[in-house]
Amino acid sequence: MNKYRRGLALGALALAVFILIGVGISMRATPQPVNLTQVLTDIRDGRVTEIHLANDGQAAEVTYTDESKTRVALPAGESLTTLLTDAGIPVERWPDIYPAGNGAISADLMLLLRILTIVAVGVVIFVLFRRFGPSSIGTTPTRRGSFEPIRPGERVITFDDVAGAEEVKEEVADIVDYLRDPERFRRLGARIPRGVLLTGPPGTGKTLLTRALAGEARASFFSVSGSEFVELYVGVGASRVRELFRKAKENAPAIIFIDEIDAIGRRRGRMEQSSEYDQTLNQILVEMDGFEERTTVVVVAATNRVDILDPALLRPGRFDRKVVVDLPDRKARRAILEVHARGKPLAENVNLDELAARTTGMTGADLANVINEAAILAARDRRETITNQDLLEALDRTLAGPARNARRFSERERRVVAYHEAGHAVVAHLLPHADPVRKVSIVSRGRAGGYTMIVPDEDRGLWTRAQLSDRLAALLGGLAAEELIFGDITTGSSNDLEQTTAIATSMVQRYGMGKRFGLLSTGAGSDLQQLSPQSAYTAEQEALELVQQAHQVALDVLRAHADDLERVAQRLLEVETIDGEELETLISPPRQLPVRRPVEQALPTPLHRAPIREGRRKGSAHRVGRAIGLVASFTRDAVESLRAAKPQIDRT
Ligand SMILES: Nc1ncnc2c1ncn2[C@@H]1O[C@H](COP(=O)(O)OP(=O)(O)OP(=O)(O)O)[C@@H](O)[C@H]1O
Ligand SMILES: [Zn+2]
Repeated sequence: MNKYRRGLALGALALAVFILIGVGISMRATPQPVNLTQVLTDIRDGRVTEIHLANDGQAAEVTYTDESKTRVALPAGESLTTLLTDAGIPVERWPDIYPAGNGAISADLMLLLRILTIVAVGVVIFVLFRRFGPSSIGTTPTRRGSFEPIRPGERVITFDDVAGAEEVKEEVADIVDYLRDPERFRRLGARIPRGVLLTGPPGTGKTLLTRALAGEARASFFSVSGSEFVELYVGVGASRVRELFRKAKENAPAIIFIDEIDAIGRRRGRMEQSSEYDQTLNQILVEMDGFEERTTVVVVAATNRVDILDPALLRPGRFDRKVVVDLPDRKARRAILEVHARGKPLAENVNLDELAARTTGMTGADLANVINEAAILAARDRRETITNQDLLEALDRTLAGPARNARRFSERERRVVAYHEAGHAVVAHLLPHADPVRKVSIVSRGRAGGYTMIVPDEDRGLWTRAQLSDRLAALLGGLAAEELIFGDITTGSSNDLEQTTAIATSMVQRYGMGKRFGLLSTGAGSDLQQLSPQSAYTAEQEALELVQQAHQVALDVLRAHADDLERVAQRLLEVETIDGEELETLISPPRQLPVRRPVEQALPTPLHRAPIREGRRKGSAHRVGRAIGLVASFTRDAVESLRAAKPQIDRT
């Protein structure tokens, strides 16, 4: 394989040289004689004493009777003798003219040369493209797709270079330990993840983090991008994957980084997908499955579309460790700004705190860009330091830039999102059967405006009616808070409503938790597929009642705890992310709620209840939630839909 490649490279080089010569010759042949006619006339009129053909055969040197000399280029492909003969000049009289065909190049030869040149250029472009083009990884290190490990002397990136991602670093710390000292883990029979899946919006530092992981573990780093495989010929993807893994094993300990794995790791068997992706993906899975106990190679893959990944990738022994790399909150942004300001001369008046506060929703890449733009501005004005004004102007530019994907929150939108999320958090925190809140954030994660992370204490297979009711109320806490604080609701609750509808419908139609619908079960897997119009109406009414009751509960809780709602929302506006522990200190103990929940009083027979399986619930947030091991509720599209002219809520 290598020899073959080297041969190709040599061939390409030879062709390139050949082309240069070819181009050179044809270029020299083309200049049109300005005064050839004049010279020929001069020769015929006897004003010329000597004619020499230049060595390359492309020009004639003429000496006049007054001993002055001139040089005249000949038309391409024409020989001097022919020219002279055509002009009626006896060639024999000029012995210094080389016979035609010896120095000059014939027209036929020129044509051949041209064709060869064109062919050669084509071949070289093709070869170069295959070697260095986007869909290729060569043995020569290229910036992105390189199979070369980091060389000694190159600056090693460590966790110090990754700012504000403490949780993420913690989650991969054991991998660092393992790669450094695998024996320790082996002695205890510990199985370390082979594959880590990093998910998160673009520019949040997934690549950087993996490089740092390799740096910390003193492991070789190999990187490849899923999109590189997309244009390959059948079979090439798989063989490149084999080569990649072989090299990594040779250089173990090693980290293989597969960026944009969604490009090859989509759910298989779709129409639009060629089998090449399948083969590439299969090969990756085969390689990972084939890791031996002693292999110290860890594969890290990155994607921002975990929802479209082939489930086969996520199976145990493959990418079974999932790490979410989120947008940075204010504190993290401050830290990232500091990392990128390192070694840059900042003026006294620079206020990174302020800059961090103004950059909600920006990624690490955006922030790095802001600092860089500011440095450029300062350099352009020939100043020695970067001032605060530079930074603010750079911020405006970055925000206006077309490449930006992070969205800019208006102050009002931030407030809406803050109260909305605080509403979820307060209700979930206070209701006795709701699961504990682990984290509340107004930093958008992917498409969401903010999120409240609610994680069950134990993995739950069974849910009681009380738990589901409280969950409904917690889901409606966001919308209820908007009503109470702003007197109106936004489209930011659409996903919450999707989830509440799914839960309420299941409660009635599958879990026997409705009064009038009773203990019948409908839908997939049930004999009762088709509902009579009356039953359908009843089911819908009952689901609606459950939702309305939950809505009332949410409103009641928030009214009784308006001060807590306020405190949490204000804190969110300030720091953007609050963890469960801090939430505990912000919310006072549950007060007596004015309303008892009617749902609980109306329990039917509590004896036999169908098992409730968490895995059955629908909704994309749930799929994501399940995939990353938590139940998260998203304020999906909050801002986008706020801006959209046509609101989409029509259910409540
Ligand atoms: N946490 C961070 N600390 C410091 N710099 C960061 C951080 N996150 C991102 N950056 C900066 O942004 C740049 C781009 O990040 P990186 O390419 O790692 O993001 P990514 O998540 O891999 O994006 P993509 O999905 O587009 O590949 C980094 O090189 C770094 O300069
Ligand atoms: Zn919400």
